[in-house]
Amino acid sequence: MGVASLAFSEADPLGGQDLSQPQSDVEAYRHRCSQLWSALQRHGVLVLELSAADDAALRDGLKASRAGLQAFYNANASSAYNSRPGEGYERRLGKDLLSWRMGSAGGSALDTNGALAAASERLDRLARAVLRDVCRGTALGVPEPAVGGLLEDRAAVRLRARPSASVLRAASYSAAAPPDSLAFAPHHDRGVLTLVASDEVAGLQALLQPPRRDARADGSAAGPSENGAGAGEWADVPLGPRRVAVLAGYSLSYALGGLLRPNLHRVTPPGSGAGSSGRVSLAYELCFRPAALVDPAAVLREAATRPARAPGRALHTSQLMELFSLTHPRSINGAGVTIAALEAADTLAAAAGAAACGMGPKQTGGAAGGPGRPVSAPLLGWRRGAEAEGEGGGGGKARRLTREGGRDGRPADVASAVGAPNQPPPHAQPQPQQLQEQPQPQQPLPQPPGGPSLNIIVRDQCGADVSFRVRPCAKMGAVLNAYAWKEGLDPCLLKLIFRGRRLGHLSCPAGLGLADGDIIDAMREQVGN
Ligand SMILES: O=C(O)CCC(=O)C(=O)O
Ligand SMILES: [Fe+2]
Repeated sequence: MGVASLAFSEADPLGGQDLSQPQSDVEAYRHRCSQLWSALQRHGVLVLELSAADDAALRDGLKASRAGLQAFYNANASSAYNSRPGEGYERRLGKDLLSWRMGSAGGSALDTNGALAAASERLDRLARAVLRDVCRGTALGVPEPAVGGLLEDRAAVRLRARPSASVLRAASYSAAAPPDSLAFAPHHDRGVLTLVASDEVAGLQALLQPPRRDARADGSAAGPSENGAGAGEWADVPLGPRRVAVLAGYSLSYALGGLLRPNLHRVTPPGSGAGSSGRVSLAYELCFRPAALVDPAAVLREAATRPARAPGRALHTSQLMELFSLTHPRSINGAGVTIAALEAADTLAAAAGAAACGMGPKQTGGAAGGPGRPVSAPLLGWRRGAEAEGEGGGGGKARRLTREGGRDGRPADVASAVGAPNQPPPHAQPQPQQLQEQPQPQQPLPQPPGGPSLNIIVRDQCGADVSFRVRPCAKMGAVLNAYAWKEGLDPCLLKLIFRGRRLGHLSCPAGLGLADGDIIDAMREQVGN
């Protein structure tokens, strides 16, 4: 089964004051909402078939962006990069990428005919409507405000003329790209949902995911049984007139405790055949507002489905974005992260890394540093010696890690990524907004099950080794992420091989029969943009 496509309308059948609506219509609508959720949950991607009216502004936006971007690119042709990657404008061989935010100071100069604003507006409405319907389906059963309430207030963005957290990316891919390259390397989007429109049918591809094992709140199996056909394969996401792709992003996945996996996607270059005018796409990434507190436990309180693992801790959007950058060092959406920057952010990453990697977090000794101070803990499982156990104070100081993993040459402990979320300093006077949105003190979450940990060695193609200490139930995806982070590599471009077999992200040492001291090979994927 490939990528699902569903007819979709932005209109809200429950939004009006007309209470005379037949109950059967409401039931039919809820059923459509559940279908939407199931389709999105299956692979983190689906295609919406729009009505002509819903489609119009997008097509205008695409047309105008083609012309407007060309003028902009010509004017900026002398500088390869005139902005940070993912923000502003970036040019590389065969690809021009412009990121545009509603309300940003320089935005209006770029958007002389208002086409980018109109397309943003339209895609923002659509994305919010998709989120609304996803929540309304009985299959998920999350109250709409639990997620929708974390978004920016649309009117406020306009009134305050502050750049929106959500971003529109207009990409123009030309046939100049080398034929064996990718126009966009595989990546996850950091936001809630990304909507992509293009006049070209081909280009966008999504990685199909293996089946899930979540449970209904009443204990029964969630969703129809799936056979996992196609999992691990790249599937075309057909676009073109009246179609919009919906891609699940990292923020939504986190907020829903992993019930939904973020979609890994990529873009193939446009054909270089005669008459090819390249490909232009509009991708709108709907994001939580910066000060929102994303608390998966609160979001899932009334959910009809329970994630297989304990959800992550409450994090502010900014922390969540930092975590995304830590675990996706070379995302298209942000600049690469240096090791020093990673180390400076140790408390945060340790607190949430376990959740991001799909592992239940464990509480460390809260005594380190005294009340009100953040507890220092391992970064995505990189062992930091005594600090990791809460024995020492001094959290948050940048320190280089050794090649062997731990600060003192000890192996990294991937399965014990732990810690508390950042707390405000005790003397800080909370502002009214902060009072509402600061995380509440947390109860320790249950520890993941597991036996004695074991050392495994990840060896690169030059023979250099990095050791990790892992629990038998640790996910190999977490090992891959930690290794990639340590080596400053993009995890999307790496694979782990053991005895000639590629290791799946969800596999674990126990399932693979790994023994203490086993060596796993890290190889690079042959992709690039
Ligand atoms: O151009 C496309 O089809 C997708 C672009 C994309 O993935 C993004 O901007 O995040
Ligand atoms: Fe993307």
